[in-house]
Amino acid sequence: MFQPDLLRGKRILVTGGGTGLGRAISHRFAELGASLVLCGRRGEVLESTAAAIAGETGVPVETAVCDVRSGEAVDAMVERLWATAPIDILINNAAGNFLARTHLLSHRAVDAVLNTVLHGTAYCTIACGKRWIEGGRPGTVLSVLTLSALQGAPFTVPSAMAKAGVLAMTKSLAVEWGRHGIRLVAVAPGPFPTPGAWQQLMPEDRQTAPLARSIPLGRYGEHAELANLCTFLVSDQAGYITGEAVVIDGGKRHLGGAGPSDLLEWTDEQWGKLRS
Ligand SMILES: CCCCCCCCC/C=C/C(=O)SCCNC(=O)CCNC(=O)[C@H](O)C(C)(C)COP(=O)(O)OP(=O)(O)OC[C@H]1O[C@@H](n2cnc3c(N)ncnc32)[C@H](O)[C@@H]1OP(=O)(O)O
Ligand SMILES: NC(=O)C1=CN([C@@H]2O[C@H](COP(=O)(O)OP(=O)(O)OC[C@H]3O[C@@H](n4cnc5c(N)ncnc54)[C@H](OP(=O)(O)O)[C@@H]3O)[C@@H](O)[C@H]2O)C=CC1
Repeated sequence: MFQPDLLRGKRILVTGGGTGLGRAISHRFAELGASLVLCGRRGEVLESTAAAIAGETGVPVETAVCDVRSGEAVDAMVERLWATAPIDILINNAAGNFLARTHLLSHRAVDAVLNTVLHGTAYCTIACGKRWIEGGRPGTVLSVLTLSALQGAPFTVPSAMAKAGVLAMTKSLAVEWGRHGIRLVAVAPGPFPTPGAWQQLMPEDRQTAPLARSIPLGRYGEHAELANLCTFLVSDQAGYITGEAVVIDGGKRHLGGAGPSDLLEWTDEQWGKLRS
């Protein structure tokens, strides 16, 4: 579906690129010729993913151990990477999240999520943006949001707050940095099963509800579907798109206004009875 060399010559930094959706997106970028840097806190996870992607695609994959909650660590990582070659595209994908009743959260629990998602994203974006602007280079930032950035989400409130903040950053910097040739885009995925998200957010009790009740298309997203959307958005083919968040959720967002979702499971007989 894409030209095989669509991303050739692009050097892409993917935070949280060692696992889950970050890994799937990275793999797709590598298939299309990009060179990659995968960042995360666990070196062994990054190394194993980097070796797998490099082995399968033949492109170079570097790793950078970095906790994005530390602005100093982010600056040092980006400085080190730039010393070899500039980054062209930043993917803000690293995140932390868990299900909890908000009135019982400790300060540290709130910070664990906000510092990763909101502050970490800001640190990475500013570290790259500063170098693009000072060096007179164009650049692209894609941030991975969630649906909750648009419509909120009870029981994952720090994540919803942080992702909404990242959406505000995307819109704001699209204006402030547009004249420097820097684009900022975002994706807002619905549920895409990954071990990380399912461990944090999908305890067994939640896995019994029929999918058709919560997702109009009746299924979860496939990693390749998200990876292809991200590929288009960061490619030069999307060069006139900035400040936008694209929802990819099987229609889940629109259930909010659709009334009680049990109606989705009504039979023809039930509807007939009502009509008569
Ligand atoms: C259709 C259906 C749709 C289904 C779902 C669809 C999915 C949609 C959206 C998905 C969004 C995602 O982001 S999915 C991404 C999921 N992946 C991750 O979360 C991976 C990274 N996560 C982590 O590293 C951890 O979970 C996280 C807690 C965030 C950070 O770890 P740290 O080691 O830094 O921190 P810790 O020391 O363990 O904890 C810090 C504080 O947080 C508290 N804390 C930790 N877990 C807690 C919990 N569960 N409840 C309360 N409090 C908690 C601790 O007690 C500490 O507070 P004190 O006790 O006061 O010290
Ligand atoms: N799966 C889903 O259904 C959905 C996911 N999303 C978003 O997709 C993205 C990926 O999630 P997913 O793949 O499911 O989950 P994962 O848990 O697999 O991904 C989270 C990644 O972030 C890294 N990370 C976490 N904290 C830090 C930190 N402080 N510094 C650096 N790296 C960090 C983790 O690596 P390490 O632990 O080694 O640091 C891990 O690789 C997230 O932004 C999430 O919010 C959005 C909507 C739906």
